[in-house]
Parts: sequence; structure tokens; C-alpha cells
Amino acid sequence: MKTTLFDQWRDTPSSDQDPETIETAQRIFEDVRTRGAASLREYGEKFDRLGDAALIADHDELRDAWSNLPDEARGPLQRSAERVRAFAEAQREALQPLHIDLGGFRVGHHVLPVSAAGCYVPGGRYPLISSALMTVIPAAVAGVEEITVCSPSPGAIMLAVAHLAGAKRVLRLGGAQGIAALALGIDVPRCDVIVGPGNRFVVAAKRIAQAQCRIDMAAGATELCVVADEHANPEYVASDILAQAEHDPDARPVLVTLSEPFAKKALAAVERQLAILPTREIAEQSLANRGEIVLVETLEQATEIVNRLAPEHLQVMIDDEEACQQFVNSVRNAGGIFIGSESAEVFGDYASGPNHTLPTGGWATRRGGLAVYDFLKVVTFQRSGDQPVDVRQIEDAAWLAEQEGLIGHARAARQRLG
Ligand SMILES: NC(=O)c1ccc[n+]([C@@H]2O[C@H](COP(=O)([O-])OP(=O)(O)OC[C@H]3O[C@@H](n4cnc5c(N)ncnc54)[C@H](O)[C@@H]3O)[C@@H](O)[C@H]2O)c1
Ligand SMILES: N[C@H](CO)Cc1c[nH]c[nH+]1
Ligand SMILES: [Zn+2]
Repeated sequence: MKTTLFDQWRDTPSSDQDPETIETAQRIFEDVRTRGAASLREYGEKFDRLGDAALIADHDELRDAWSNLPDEARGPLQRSAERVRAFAEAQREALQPLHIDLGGFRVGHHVLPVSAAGCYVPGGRYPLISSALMTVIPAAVAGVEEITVCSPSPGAIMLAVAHLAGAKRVLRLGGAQGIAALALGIDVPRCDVIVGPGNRFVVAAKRIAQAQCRIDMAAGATELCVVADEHANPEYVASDILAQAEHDPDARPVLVTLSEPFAKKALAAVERQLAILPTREIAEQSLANRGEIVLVETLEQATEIVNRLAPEHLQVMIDDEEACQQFVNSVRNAGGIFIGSESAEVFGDYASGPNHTLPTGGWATRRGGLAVYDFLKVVTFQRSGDQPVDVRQIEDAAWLAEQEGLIGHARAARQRLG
């Protein structure tokens, strides 16, 4: 991890914005568009360890995988699924139908699910079964009928979790070819929405898919920013940093601290813990590529770094309660915020309920994490009949239409004058 002073700190682009990665994703996406299903098998064998497995695991196969799961696996999965579902249901409740009377119309909105959703679940380095819970459950709570999970080389437990969460099928593909299949509807229902985390190729492909469908966000290589003062526990900081660094050589672990002696203690703890971490080969690369300690003199400077970084995860370990709250209130850009030394980010990954699919690469400037809302459409309506339409509304519409030169519009409005 390199150490930088506040004045010298500069942001760097995320791996999914790398030109070679974008070009690879584009080439694969266009090839899938041109050659269809045949290309999917080829890419699956080349990149996704497909072998001679079927491209699709259907509903019966998912159900059987769930039935064959050992008993000890059911408890943690069902309890975790329940927490994710409870949070998604509470979010759904918060978005209600609406209607008001305005100018002689009843106007309002109702809330409808999209018909088909594609949920990408990472499976390159690690089979992220928790991402199947996080992406499929909110889609199911929203009422989406066709839910397809797309994941490279899914094992029996992945198929079982997809079933538990409410998916209809699993497409055994990853990367750009998987995203292209979902967006173009090759071998699976064409998706209205594609969501879910993934590596640089997945994120680059989701950007291309935006021409076909809605996407949630860039939810790419994990980012963690820990803001800690000198009272924080360096062993906690180190284990939280390593927990995210082990995801991907592209992962970005950052420590922002007001205390140079603390920075040294945290770095020593990172080195100690890294030496005995089984996944150290990946974590080491992440720390070398993107790891950083930023030394600041004030909490205002820390706020500035966080808001420019817009990290996926922000962990705050500031001892003084008032200062901590003030700091949290000053943060504008962060995907998920974890406050207090016991609020380890890994609980958000698995167990606390809010979604772990969170914005990376600066997307936290424009949105928060995946939510039930990503699978819903707010459709507005106007209804006449209960009362006469306000004459001023008719005249206003006709006047605006005339200013636009749209005389047919003006006449259609004036027809209603009776
Ligand atoms: N932001 C979030 O919410 C969030 C949540 C969980 C995980 N993640 C991130 O998801 C990522 C998972 O990455 P992963 O790689 O383990 O799994 P993945 O499933 O995202 O990607 C693996 C696939 O990438 C494709 N691929 C790999 N190398 C390629 C190449 N050279 N050319 C073309 N395609 C290639 C292959 O199809 C492969 O199966 C990590 O970066 C992790 O940090 C992010
Ligand atoms: N930290 C990841 C989000 O960036 C989510 C995850 C899944 N499994 C473990 N961690
Ligand atoms: Zn994680």
C-alpha cells in the first residue's frame, strides 16, 4: 500500500474503464449478436469452464439441487435469505400507489414489476452464492416473473441458492457473453433489466447492454475506504482491508487517517495478517495495484477524499461520537456506510439485510445500492370522468401547442371544451 498526503492524492479510473477491457467486451458482445447460440457455447468453453454441461439449468434442476443440499447448509442460507427478503419487502412497502385530483383529472401512479430480469452472479474466482441472494430476492419481491441467473461454472450449491431465492433458471455463462445473452434474449427470455456485480468484463458488457435494456449500475471490483482516527483498532482495520482485497487484483482498499503513527500500525497489521491469509496471492496484488493510505490533517480533508473517491463501501472508525456523526453527515458519495468499529463491512456482504450489490467506479455519485426499485416501473396515469376538465387546463394546453406549431394538438385539446 502506498502512502499519499492529502494534497498529493489523485483519483484513478476503475479497471472496467480500461480501453482493452472495453474492446474485448465489445468484440464478444457483437460476436454473440451476430452468431447467436453457437458463439455462447464456444465462449462458455473458452472462458467459463462450461465443458459439456448444458447451457441452461432449468427449474427442475434447481429444485433438485435444493432438495439434495445437506441439512447443515439450509439454516445459514434460509436465515440470510430471510434478512435480505425482509429488507427488500420493507423497501417495497415504502413505494405505494398514488393519486391526487388535479385540474379535473385524477392523476397518479401505480407501480409495476418488469417482466424479465437477468441477475449476474460472480463465479470467476469465487462462487459468490451471497450475490445470488442479493440479486434474485429483490427481483422476486418486486414480482418479476422471469428471473434468470447468469453465472460461470455454477456448482450444486449455486443452483440450490438460485432456487431458494426465486430464480427460474441458471445460465451457465459468465463475462460479456453472459451479459450479451441476457440482453439479446439468446437461449433465455430477453431481459428488461440486468443487474448484479462482476469483474471488469462484466461491467464493461453491462455498459454496452444499456442500448438494449435497463442496467442497475457499475458494480465492479470491490472498493473499501476506511476512515479511522488514532483510537481505532489496527487489527480490525487490517482484517477489513484484506477482506475486500482478497476479492480481486482490481479491488481497491484505501485507508484515510489523521494519524501517521496509526497508519504505520495498520500497515504492520496488514502485513502480519496477509502473511497467513490463504487468499494472499490475490490480496497482495490488490494492495500493490490499488492499495493506498491517505494521510489527512482534518476530518474536513477526509470528507473531501471520500466525496471525490465515492467508494462502494465506507467504514467509519472515529471515536468521538459527535465528530463521527458530523463526519457521516458530511459524506455525499458512498455506496454503503458502516459506522462503528463492530460494523465490519463483511456483515453487509452477508448478513445485515441491505443489498451488497453496490456502486463502484464513481457510480456512488449518482445512486445507492441495488434495491427492489431496480425491478419496478412507476407508471403514471390520468383519468377523466369524475368531474369536468378545468377550462384553464384546456386553454393552457392549446396555447402551448400553438407556440410549438402543433395545431393538431391544439385542436385535440379544444375538442374537449364541449
Ligand atoms: N460491487 C459489488 O457490488 C460487488 C459485489 C460482489 C463482487 N464484486 C466483484 O465481482 C468481481 C467478481 O469477479 P470474478 O472474476 O471472480 O468473477 P466474474 O464472474 O465477475 O467474472 C468471471 C468471468 O469473466 C470473464 N473473463 C475473465 N477473464 C477474461 C478475459 N481475459 N477475456 C474475456 N473474458 C474474461 C469470463 O467469462 C469469466 O467466467 C470481483 O471484482 C468482485 O470484487 C463486486
Ligand atoms: N464485498 C462484496 C461487495 O463488493 C460482496 C461479497 C460477496 N461475498 C463476499 N463479499
Ligand atoms: Zn466481500
